Amino acid sequence: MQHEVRRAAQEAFEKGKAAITRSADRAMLAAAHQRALDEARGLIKEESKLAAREAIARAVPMQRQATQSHIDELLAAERSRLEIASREALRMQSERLQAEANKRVAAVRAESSAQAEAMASASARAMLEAAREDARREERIHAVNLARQEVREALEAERARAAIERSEAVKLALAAEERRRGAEVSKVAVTAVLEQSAGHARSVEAMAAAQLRRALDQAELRHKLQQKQAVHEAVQEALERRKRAEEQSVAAMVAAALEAATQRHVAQTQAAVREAEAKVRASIEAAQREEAARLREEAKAEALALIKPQLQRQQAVEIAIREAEERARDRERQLASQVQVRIGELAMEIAEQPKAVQEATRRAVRDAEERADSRLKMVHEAYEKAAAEQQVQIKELLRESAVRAKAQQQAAVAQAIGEAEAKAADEKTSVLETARQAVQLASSQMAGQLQGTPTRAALQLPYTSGASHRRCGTPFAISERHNQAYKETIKLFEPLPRDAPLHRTPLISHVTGPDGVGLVHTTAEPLLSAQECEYIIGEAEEWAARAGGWTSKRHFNHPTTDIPLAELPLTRWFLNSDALPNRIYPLLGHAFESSLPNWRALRVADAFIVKYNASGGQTFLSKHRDGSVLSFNVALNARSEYEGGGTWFEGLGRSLPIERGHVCAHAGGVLHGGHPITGGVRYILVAFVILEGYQNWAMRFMKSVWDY
Ligand SMILES: O=C(O)CCC(=O)C(=O)O
Ligand SMILES: [Fe+2]
Repeated sequence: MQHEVRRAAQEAFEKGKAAITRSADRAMLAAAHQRALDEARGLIKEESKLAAREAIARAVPMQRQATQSHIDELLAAERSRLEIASREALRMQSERLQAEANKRVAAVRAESSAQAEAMASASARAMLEAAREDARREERIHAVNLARQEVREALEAERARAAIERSEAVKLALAAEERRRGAEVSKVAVTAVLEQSAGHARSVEAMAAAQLRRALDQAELRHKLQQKQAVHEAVQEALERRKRAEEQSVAAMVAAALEAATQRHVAQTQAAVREAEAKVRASIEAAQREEAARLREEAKAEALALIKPQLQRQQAVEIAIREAEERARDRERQLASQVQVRIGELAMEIAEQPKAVQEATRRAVRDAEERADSRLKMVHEAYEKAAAEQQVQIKELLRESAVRAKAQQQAAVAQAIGEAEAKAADEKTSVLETARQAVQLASSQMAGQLQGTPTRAALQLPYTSGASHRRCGTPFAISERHNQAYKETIKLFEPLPRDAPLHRTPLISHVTGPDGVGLVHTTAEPLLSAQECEYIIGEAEEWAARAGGWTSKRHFNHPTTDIPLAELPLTRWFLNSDALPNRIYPLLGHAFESSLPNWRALRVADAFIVKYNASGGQTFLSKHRDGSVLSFNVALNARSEYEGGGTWFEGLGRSLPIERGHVCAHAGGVLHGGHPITGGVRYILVAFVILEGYQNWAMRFMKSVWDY
């Protein structure tokens, strides 16, 4: 009997042990689960990183290209529309003005010639009438005087002759009287003589009257001729005067019409330019807004696409966990019911045993059950805790990867937008400027055409300075031998030791010159620390405060607001003792390795700190070539401290903004400029570098890069 009880107890222990072993199985299951989760977590991390990187790599160029082409299209369309509109407007304006001027000239001419004729004929008629009247009066007076004179003379003569005749007749009468006595005839003779003399006097008077008539007729004829002559002259003179007056008034009216037309045209073209400017600005801003919205949407979609597989994976893991939990609970339930069945069996067996044995057996079973339960509970708790921790970790991982992906996405989008904006700003400035110049040119040409003297407009665009270059009298004054100004400044900078080592600094090349050689480079990592940059700005500003401001007249062709390094001993010491030999010359040597015959002959010939200030001061430096073999500039303050800026390159068609401590190095002969800043202050250190002892090579190098 006792033996049986011991066996039953033994069995109960065995079952307890088996239950414990099953609990250990569960722990193994949990461990396997943990491993599966670790793997899943590793996979998620790797895959999400990879997917994020790939998505960004795919998205960024596509976005850039799309932005670029969209903006290009917009600008090209706007530019051609503007050109066509401006050409058409000018053509129509010029035709209209020409037609108007012609019409007015014709009208003025017609009007004034009609007026002139009417006035001339009226005044001629009046003059003719007056002249006729004068002449008639004078003629009459003259004729009368003449007739009077003639009559007087005739009468005098006649009187004299009559007196003579009378005295002769008296003499004759006396003689006849003497003879009367003899003859009556003598009396008759006297009477006849007297009658004869009276008849003679009458005929003389008639002759005088006829003479007077003739004289009057002749006077009338002469007068008529004179009158005709006078009228002709008066008409000629009046016409002449009228013509002169008419010409003067036509010229004055044409000049006034031209002046008004030119003013109207200038006002119209200015308004057109303003309108075009506003339109271009609005369309670019709209394009930028659209682009930014589109990029944000794409970034959101990209981030969602990135997170989606991770969410799916998380769901799969959660389902796996739930299934494993379900299986574990099934096993527990099975186990519990088996234990219950066995307990029932045992209870039935025990009921048939003596009391003490029953009690011992029950205790043993209870103990075994309790131990199994507590082990089960511990395992269960540990399992629950691990599962909860894993959930938290998975969530954290997912959140981190989503945040990282989003940040990368945002950075890529911000960069794309920044580049698009900078490009658009460049394009906008040049499109507007070109439009403005074209309109000015056209209007000045039109004014010239209207005045009959063609004008040649010599216009200066902001980025057109021809072959000029900084501080050098000739385009090839690029060595200490050619540029007198370098003779002193070069002494401030020490040459490199002949055995200086060359480090290869990571670089980004931007413009490719002859034989595929890079002509413009920027650093991939900062070359100067933020603190070094701060010291340089500090020394420059201190000097400016002492000297009463920055200098702005040191460079002849393209002056910058700057301070030469001759004035800044600490910065000079820093450059000579560390920055130049250890960082900058090796950088230049590496960047232009395939072009330079001997990089250790590089030497700074002049350097200065330049300040651009958007609120009062210089904001940009126009297009130019430096009188150097190579030039570099170091950004001394953070990009967040100004808007715009960067060095602009013709060969690139845009500016290259760089962050504080970074360097932009380029061949001195490429066409470049300081891109305008629209806000804040920009400080840079600029240096012109030559290759000592290689003057002829330097000239050839300058020529070879001239067109890039
Ligand atoms: O402002 C810049 O980035 C260019 C400066 C420059 O070209 C010069 O000072 O010669
Ligand atoms: Fe320059």
